[in-house]
Amino acid sequence: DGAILRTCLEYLQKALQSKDVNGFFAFPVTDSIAPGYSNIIHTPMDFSTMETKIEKNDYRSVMEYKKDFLLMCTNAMTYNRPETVYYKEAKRLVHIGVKQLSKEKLLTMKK
Ligand SMILES: NC(=O)c1ccc2nc(N)sc2c1
Repeated sequence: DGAILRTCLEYLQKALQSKDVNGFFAFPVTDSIAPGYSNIIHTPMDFSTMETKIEKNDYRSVMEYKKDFLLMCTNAMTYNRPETVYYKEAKRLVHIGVKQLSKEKLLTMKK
Protein backbone atom coordinates (compact mmCIF):
# COMPACT_ATOMS: atom_id res chain seq x y z
CA ASP A 1 0.00 0.00 0.00
CA GLY A 2 3.01 2.26 -0.38
CA ALA A 3 2.96 3.40 3.26
CA ILE A 4 6.37 1.82 3.97
CA LEU A 5 8.04 3.36 0.93
CA ARG A 6 6.36 6.70 1.66
CA THR A 7 7.70 6.65 5.23
CA CYS A 8 11.18 5.82 3.93
CA LEU A 9 11.05 8.68 1.41
CA GLU A 10 9.74 11.17 4.00
CA TYR A 11 12.69 10.24 6.23
CA LEU A 12 15.21 10.61 3.37
CA GLN A 13 13.66 13.91 2.19
CA LYS A 14 13.89 15.34 5.73
CA ALA A 15 17.54 14.26 6.02
CA LEU A 16 18.49 15.72 2.64
CA GLN A 17 16.44 18.92 2.83
CA SER A 18 17.97 19.73 6.22
CA LYS A 19 21.29 20.11 4.37
CA ASP A 20 19.80 22.82 2.14
CA VAL A 21 20.41 25.40 4.86
CA ASN A 22 19.83 28.39 2.56
CA GLY A 23 16.64 26.95 1.06
CA PHE A 24 18.01 27.30 -2.47
CA PHE A 25 16.26 24.05 -3.38
CA ALA A 26 13.06 24.42 -1.34
CA PHE A 27 10.86 25.77 -4.14
CA PRO A 28 10.78 25.90 -7.96
CA VAL A 29 13.30 28.40 -9.38
CA THR A 30 11.51 31.34 -11.03
CA ASP A 31 12.75 33.28 -14.05
CA SER A 32 12.51 36.43 -11.93
CA ILE A 33 15.19 35.25 -9.47
CA ALA A 34 17.12 33.34 -12.14
CA PRO A 35 16.96 35.14 -15.52
CA GLY A 36 16.44 32.78 -18.46
CA TYR A 37 16.16 29.73 -16.18
CA SER A 38 13.23 28.16 -18.05
CA ASN A 39 15.12 28.48 -21.36
CA ILE A 40 18.10 26.58 -19.96
CA ILE A 41 16.49 24.04 -17.61
CA HIS A 42 13.70 22.06 -19.28
CA THR A 43 13.03 19.60 -16.43
CA PRO A 44 12.97 21.64 -13.22
CA MET A 45 12.89 19.90 -9.86
CA ASP A 46 12.86 21.06 -6.22
CA PHE A 47 12.16 19.68 -2.74
CA SER A 48 8.54 20.96 -2.62
CA THR A 49 7.74 19.15 -5.88
CA MET A 50 9.39 16.01 -4.53
CA GLU A 51 7.39 16.33 -1.31
CA THR A 52 4.15 16.45 -3.30
CA LYS A 53 5.21 13.40 -5.30
CA ILE A 54 5.95 11.53 -2.06
CA GLU A 55 2.55 12.38 -0.61
CA LYS A 56 0.84 11.31 -3.85
CA ASN A 57 2.78 8.01 -3.90
CA ASP A 58 4.22 9.01 -7.29
CA TYR A 59 7.54 7.32 -6.48
CA ARG A 60 7.66 3.57 -6.95
CA SER A 61 11.15 3.18 -5.46
CA VAL A 62 13.91 5.00 -3.59
CA MET A 63 15.96 4.98 -6.81
CA GLU A 64 13.19 6.91 -8.58
CA TYR A 65 13.29 9.50 -5.79
CA LYS A 66 17.10 9.62 -6.03
CA LYS A 67 16.76 10.40 -9.75
CA ASP A 68 14.68 13.52 -8.97
CA PHE A 69 17.12 14.53 -6.23
CA LEU A 70 20.09 14.30 -8.62
CA LEU A 71 18.10 16.11 -11.35
CA MET A 72 17.49 18.99 -8.91
CA CYS A 73 21.21 19.21 -8.12
CA THR A 74 22.45 18.85 -11.71
CA ASN A 75 19.98 21.53 -12.86
CA ALA A 76 21.64 23.92 -10.41
CA MET A 77 25.10 22.92 -11.65
CA THR A 78 23.97 23.54 -15.22
CA TYR A 79 22.33 26.93 -14.76
CA ASN A 80 24.69 28.42 -12.14
CA ARG A 81 28.39 29.16 -12.65
CA PRO A 82 30.86 27.06 -10.59
CA GLU A 83 31.89 30.05 -8.46
CA THR A 84 28.32 30.71 -7.27
CA VAL A 85 26.89 29.64 -3.88
CA TYR A 86 24.09 27.81 -5.73
CA TYR A 87 26.50 25.64 -7.69
CA LYS A 88 28.60 24.98 -4.60
CA GLU A 89 25.63 23.95 -2.48
CA ALA A 90 24.30 21.73 -5.29
CA LYS A 91 27.67 19.97 -5.52
CA ARG A 92 27.67 19.45 -1.74
CA LEU A 93 24.12 18.07 -1.83
CA VAL A 94 25.06 15.59 -4.56
CA HIS A 95 27.82 14.13 -2.38
CA ILE A 96 25.55 13.94 0.68
CA GLY A 97 22.69 12.49 -1.34
CA VAL A 98 24.72 9.87 -3.17
CA LYS A 99 26.07 8.62 0.15
CA GLN A 100 22.67 8.80 1.88
CA LEU A 101 20.92 7.06 -1.03
CA SER A 102 23.60 4.48 -1.83
CA LYS A 103 22.39 0.91 -2.16
CA GLU A 104 24.75 -0.21 0.60
CA LYS A 105 23.44 2.43 2.99
CA LEU A 106 19.83 1.61 2.15
CA LEU A 107 20.49 -2.12 2.65
CA THR A 108 21.93 -1.48 6.12
CA MET A 109 18.78 0.53 6.90
CA LYS A 110 16.60 -2.34 5.74
CA LYS A 111 18.14 -4.86 8.16
N1 LIG B 1 18.34 26.26 -7.30
C1 LIG B 1 18.93 27.19 -8.07
O1 LIG B 1 19.52 26.93 -9.12
C2 LIG B 1 18.82 28.60 -7.63
C3 LIG B 1 18.21 28.91 -6.44
C4 LIG B 1 18.11 30.23 -6.04
C5 LIG B 1 18.63 31.24 -6.82
N2 LIG B 1 18.60 32.58 -6.57
C6 LIG B 1 19.20 33.30 -7.49
N3 LIG B 1 19.31 34.65 -7.48
S1 LIG B 1 19.82 32.33 -8.77
C7 LIG B 1 19.26 30.90 -8.01
C8 LIG B 1 19.36 29.60 -8.43
